[in-house]
Amino acid sequence: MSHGWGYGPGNGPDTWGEDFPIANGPRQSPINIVPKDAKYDSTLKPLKIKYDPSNAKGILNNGHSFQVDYVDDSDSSTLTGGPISGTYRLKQFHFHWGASDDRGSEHTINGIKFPCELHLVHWNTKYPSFGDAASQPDGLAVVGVFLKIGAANPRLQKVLDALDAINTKGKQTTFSNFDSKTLLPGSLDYWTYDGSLTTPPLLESVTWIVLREPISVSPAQMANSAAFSSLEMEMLRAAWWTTTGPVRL
Ligand SMILES: NS(=O)(=O)c1ccc2c(c1)[C@H]1CCC[C@H]1[C@@H](c1ccc(O)cc1Cl)N2
Ligand SMILES: [Zn+2]
Repeated sequence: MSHGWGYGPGNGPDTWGEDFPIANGPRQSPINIVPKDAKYDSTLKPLKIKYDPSNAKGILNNGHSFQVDYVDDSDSSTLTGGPISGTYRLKQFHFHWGASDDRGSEHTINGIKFPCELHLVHWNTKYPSFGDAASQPDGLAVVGVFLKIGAANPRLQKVLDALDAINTKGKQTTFSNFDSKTLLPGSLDYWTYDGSLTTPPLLESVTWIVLREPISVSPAQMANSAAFSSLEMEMLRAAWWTTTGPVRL
């Protein structure tokens, strides 16, 4: 049986190094951010984010999360400025969340986890494709946005409403005309460091740009969006299955 990585007892982050030795590499993500220890760098520029809503293509349940994929065959949805040089194209965005509101984010601030973390993944157009860029030290740039529990966030609702149609692993549906810029907070102040993909293949090709200001999500939005919980069940089921064989929960 193929030992798929996941978040369960037998295939979680502590075991990833068996199949992905880079897990013990020098620039692995996520990290704990300690704001008082961060060094101000006056050479850093403001982030410049230009997204074209018509580039949104579809939404997929990949078994570990769900992702919204973008058309990336032109420079119409790009990230420039900030710590990066050149032009990076938006490839997809996805979320990380947990089974309860006290955990879920991958990065932490002063050791505190947020209930959810949004990742907007971009690739450096100096390389011919995402796949090529993903294996280069300056190949990817991921903007991380924390979600905190608070008022309902109407800008998330279109994404959450789409989850009901993709509540099992491998399901996808069209997802068009979505301006992912609306998911960003008012301030684009950020911390940045050179890191990696936070899940296998854990490639050390990511310039991380973690926004200081979180966006809000309400408990109802976290609880009611069926796929969040069923995707959580799917993840648990997938993790359980890879260690014990098929089981009906
Ligand atoms: N939490 S994160 O943003 O650090 C993160 C972690 C792992 C992966 C991704 C994003 C996404 C980014 C686009 C491809 C996809 C994937 C991947 C990476 C490289 C590949 O060569 C193939 C695939 Cl499918 N895995
Ligand atoms: Zn991610």
